[in-house]
Amino acid sequence: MQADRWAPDWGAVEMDDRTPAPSGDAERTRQGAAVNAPPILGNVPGAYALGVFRDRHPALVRQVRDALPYSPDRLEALDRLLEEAIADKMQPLDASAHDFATWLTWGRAYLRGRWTDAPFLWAESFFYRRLLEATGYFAEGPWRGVDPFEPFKQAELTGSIVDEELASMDRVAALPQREKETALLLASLWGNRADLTFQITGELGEDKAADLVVDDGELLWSLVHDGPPGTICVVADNAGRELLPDLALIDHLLARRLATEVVLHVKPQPYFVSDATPADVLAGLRRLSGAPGEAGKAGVRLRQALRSGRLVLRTHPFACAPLPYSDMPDSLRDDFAAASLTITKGDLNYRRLVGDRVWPSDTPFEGVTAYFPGPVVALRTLKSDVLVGVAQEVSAGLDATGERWRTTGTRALIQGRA
Ligand SMILES: O=P(O)(O)OC[C@H]1O[C@](O)(CO)[C@@H](O)[C@@H]1O
Repeated sequence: MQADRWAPDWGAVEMDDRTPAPSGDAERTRQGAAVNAPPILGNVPGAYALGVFRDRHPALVRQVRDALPYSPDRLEALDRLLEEAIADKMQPLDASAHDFATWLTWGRAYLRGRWTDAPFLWAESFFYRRLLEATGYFAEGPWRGVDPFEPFKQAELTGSIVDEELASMDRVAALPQREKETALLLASLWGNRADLTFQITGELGEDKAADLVVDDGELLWSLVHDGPPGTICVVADNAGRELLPDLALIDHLLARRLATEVVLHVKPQPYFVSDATPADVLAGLRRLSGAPGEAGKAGVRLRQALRSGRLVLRTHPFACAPLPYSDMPDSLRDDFAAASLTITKGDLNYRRLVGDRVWPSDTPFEGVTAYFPGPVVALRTLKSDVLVGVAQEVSAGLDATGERWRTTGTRALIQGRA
């Protein structure tokens, strides 16, 4: 096995070394695809990404500041980050940070520049790292390991909407097999709309157009049912109201012996507000197993599956890297290569899967994911501009409606390849 390419020998890194950020792997491995689409940036007037930097990030820093009783030093650090966000001026991590050199290697060309001039994926990811720095998540002291987004996650998980959603598992359990599987898949897919980053500025669209712009649901179930059961990887996205239906789907795969094991990939640290960490999985399991009816039974089964090793939690550090999956290290690639199916959840994972680039919408999904070492299906509500595998007539038709269909979560896709 080769050494991990995304974590080179940091010792050689110098602050003034201007070698470019990684991107070459994607170019080399996407045989047959248009490999030269430019990365999505935030510095394009009217662009969705610009709004994320201009509106959402300052709003988020303010909310984090108010959500927990941070000490004066932490409040000061958060205020500095807020100023940086408002002034659109990025600063590097403090040189004492454990991953200072890693971030230099990932993007020294962007540091000390404008947030909006760096690739959207890179800059957003770095913003969340800087937020953890400001709250003292990795520093010695009382705030070490305290999830700054926990109050938001907790509020969502305890809400009465979740009670209703869990109760609906009784109805789903009574459905014939095929309908049950469709219901579980759609619940996991649309659960992706319940994303706390969207609730920050109230941008979530009305639930008026529930259309799928791509529906490879049949492909997903054929990968599950045809052939002997194998390992299924689920690359989770958000905690709370998204993770609960994901867990229900996983329970079905395990209980019906459609998978020998499920490897659930979650984030090793708080990220993009609501992204699931191991603590969030445990909170979700507590919520499930404390519920009456089918939800409670599923929770008990899943806890048992963790103990027996049929459900495995994985927290690979690459999950929080500002890079596309085409740059993934071998240690992660091996996981996906061993799986009979990988299901990726959510918008950010989609951006990382296909590359966060200005692809023409009809760029083939198979081409841009040719590097991925096994069958893969993405479940995603559309919450940012990137899109592939959709005919130009379809995307042009949707554009003509004037609806902000690419970014408001009103449309979704199930998109994959064997
Ligand atoms: O939770 P998801 O589906 O990954 O969506 C998060 C999305 O929200 C944003 O943070 C803001 O648009 C996107 O950058 C990101 O793709």
